[in-house]
Amino acid sequence: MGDGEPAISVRDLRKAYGGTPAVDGIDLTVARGEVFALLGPNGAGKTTIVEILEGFRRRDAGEVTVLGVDPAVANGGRGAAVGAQARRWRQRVGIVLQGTGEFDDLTVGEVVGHFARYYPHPDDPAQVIARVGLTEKVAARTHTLSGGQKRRLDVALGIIGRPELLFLDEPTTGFDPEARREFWALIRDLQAGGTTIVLTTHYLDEAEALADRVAVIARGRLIAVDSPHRLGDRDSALATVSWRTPEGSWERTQSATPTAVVADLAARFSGEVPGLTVTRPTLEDVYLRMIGA
Ligand SMILES: Nc1ncnc2c1ncn2[C@@H]1O[C@H](COP(=O)(O)OP(=O)(O)OP(=O)(O)O)[C@@H](O)[C@H]1O
Repeated sequence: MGDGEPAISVRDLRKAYGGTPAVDGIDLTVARGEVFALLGPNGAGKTTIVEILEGFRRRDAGEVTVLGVDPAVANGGRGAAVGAQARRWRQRVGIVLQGTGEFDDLTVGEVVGHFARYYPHPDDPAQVIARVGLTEKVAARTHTLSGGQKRRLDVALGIIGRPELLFLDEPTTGFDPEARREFWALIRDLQAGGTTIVLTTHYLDEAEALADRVAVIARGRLIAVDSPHRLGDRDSALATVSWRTPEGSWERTQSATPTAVVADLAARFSGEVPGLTVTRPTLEDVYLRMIGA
């Protein structure tokens, strides 16, 4: 595929369950090398969209291209040629589903080594295990892992084939704060290596830390797509400046020109302004406003 071709292209995607629309006419484009986050409340349609892109669910209508291939054709076709094409396509796509992580009596090292054999150019299993922070658990049986360690194993299995495109469905659920930061570093690392990443998450700070763009989905429709900084005109929203008065109480004011407010305060206090903060609406604030919470 050409460099200019997007990793994912979706036009008027529709899917209903028993007559009730779950995905109700979605258009999306994900550029190559982009980290793209899907946000939305429970039941919004995110998993349905992602599973259609992964070729696990059939759509009712719309056009979908993933790495230049229609996932429905790649998975649904018959014959040796289609089978080989589907296999090649699948090998270019990495998937981390919500919670698998248990493989009977196999060890972490065995499972990752086993999955590596499915791919033509896998990464080194020991290195992948190290990247997800499981080196100490390489000989542990997977059923003995903690919840967060199982998620790390899921991530290892998603990246062992060195995918061009990686789908991550709520990847850090159950991670402790340190593990989340390590995971974020891993995602940035993969992006720097050219991997396109589609992420669903309920953690707005995670979307903000990782995503080039976020899409907000509600009731099967796309409400907004933008960078986390610009979503909902966040960057031009009023800023709140707060500070402590000499009497010890807190003052706050909202302003479109917070720099002028701070300059004025600095002059008034002739130096350091006690407890000074300048904030704009968080991604969570604009997200909650958008979905009407
Ligand atoms: N197999 C199915 N059969 C019937 N209805 C389904 C099926 N899968 C999903 N739905 C319905 O479709 C809607 C969208 O579900 P989906 O799982 O795509 O949402 P989601 O945004 O991923 O939610 P969550 O954040 O909870 O994972 C929901 O109302 C859900 O109940």
